[in-house]
Amino acid sequence: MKAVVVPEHIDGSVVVTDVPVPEVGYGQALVKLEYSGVCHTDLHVAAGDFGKVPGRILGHEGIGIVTEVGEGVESLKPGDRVSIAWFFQGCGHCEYCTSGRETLCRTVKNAGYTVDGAMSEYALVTADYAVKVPEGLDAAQASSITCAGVTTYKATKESQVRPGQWLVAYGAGGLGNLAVQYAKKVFGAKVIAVDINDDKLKFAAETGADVTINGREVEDVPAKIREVTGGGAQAAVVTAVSKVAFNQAVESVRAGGSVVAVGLPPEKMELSIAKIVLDGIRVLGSLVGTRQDLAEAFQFGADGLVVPLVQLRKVEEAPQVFEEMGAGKITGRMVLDFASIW
Ligand SMILES: NC(=O)c1ccc[n+]([C@@H]2O[C@H](COP(=O)([O-])OP(=O)(O)OC[C@H]3O[C@@H](n4cnc5c(N)ncnc54)[C@H](O)[C@@H]3O)[C@@H](O)[C@H]2O)c1
Ligand SMILES: CCCCCCO
Ligand SMILES: [Zn+2]
Ligand SMILES: [Zn+2]
Repeated sequence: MKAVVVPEHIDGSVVVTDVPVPEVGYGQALVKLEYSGVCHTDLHVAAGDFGKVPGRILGHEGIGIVTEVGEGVESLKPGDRVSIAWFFQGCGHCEYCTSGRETLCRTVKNAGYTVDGAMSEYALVTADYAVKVPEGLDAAQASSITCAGVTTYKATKESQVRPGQWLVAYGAGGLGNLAVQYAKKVFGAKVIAVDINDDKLKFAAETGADVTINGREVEDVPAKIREVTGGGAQAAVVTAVSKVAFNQAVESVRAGGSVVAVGLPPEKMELSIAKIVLDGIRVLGSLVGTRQDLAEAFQFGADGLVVPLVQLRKVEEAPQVFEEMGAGKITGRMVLDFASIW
């Protein structure tokens, strides 16, 4: 079967190659992929940013149809449409798995990183952890929600922004464009989108941003945000792959505000301790979403509240798509079209 794989020589590139179809084991199901989105995390994995995984099949925004279930499977049957997500499996019994924070499980399995992922014609899932796609949700759009959507939905929830308050989305890329939509259409916030690419800001304005700011054109972004919001935003969600955005976010929120870190630039944040203490700023990290978060994020898509912008690309174009994303040339989400191989 065709798959997008991290080559033996780790340099950020990927290869499309033939690999064996995996065998179903106990508690597993075999999924025939329809669509698999390209997340910037896939670029990080291919570059070895989190550790080298040569030979790994990438992808954690997979959507496909169950073709076979293994022994012990009760939650899935052939014909079900399911997702293959970063949160692939938890242990089910640790302090995190038993308190609604399963993505933090210390023995977690992650699709496209610690286990083979969804950029392949067939992939395995752990049946109890595969979230089904609801009726009425377009499969290609569900792909983008499987990571970009659930992550920004969860981060906006964690920000504790309330209807009518201001939320700044730093980064309007694959994740950021959905952060804008969840903040505006699900949480009722007023939304400022900050990016360094006008095409992405244009899309953000078309999908809910009340204000857009190009970080390359405005000298003092936090000052501009404090002016627009009358003292600072109540929340910021940072998906930008740039430490500059994280530092700006802390200076952009008002006293009592929150900054939710999502993006994964390799650098460290430079934070004013005085600002955080004297203004009581909450700075927190947020990692994807639980199975319940994903089910909720899917439903907002099925209800037509949040509409991911996806562009289908041929599987063999994967190396080019990775290069385009690395160069910041992608607006919305590129989704590899495995259904076209069927
Ligand atoms: N925490 C999580 O659970 C989680 C989940 C998914 C992705 N991520 C991470 O989030 C990041 C974004 O992923 P993506 O798929 O949206 O990537 P993307 O490349 O589609 O978007 C990144 C955006 O950041 C923008 N940007 C760069 N510098 C900026 C700056 N100084 N100010 C404002 N915007 C700036 C780029 O123009 C681009 O639009 C990646 O690091 C990815 O690994 C984290
Ligand atoms: C360690 C990387 C976390 C990324 C989540 C899915 O994109
Ligand atoms: Zn991702
Ligand atoms: Zn656990």
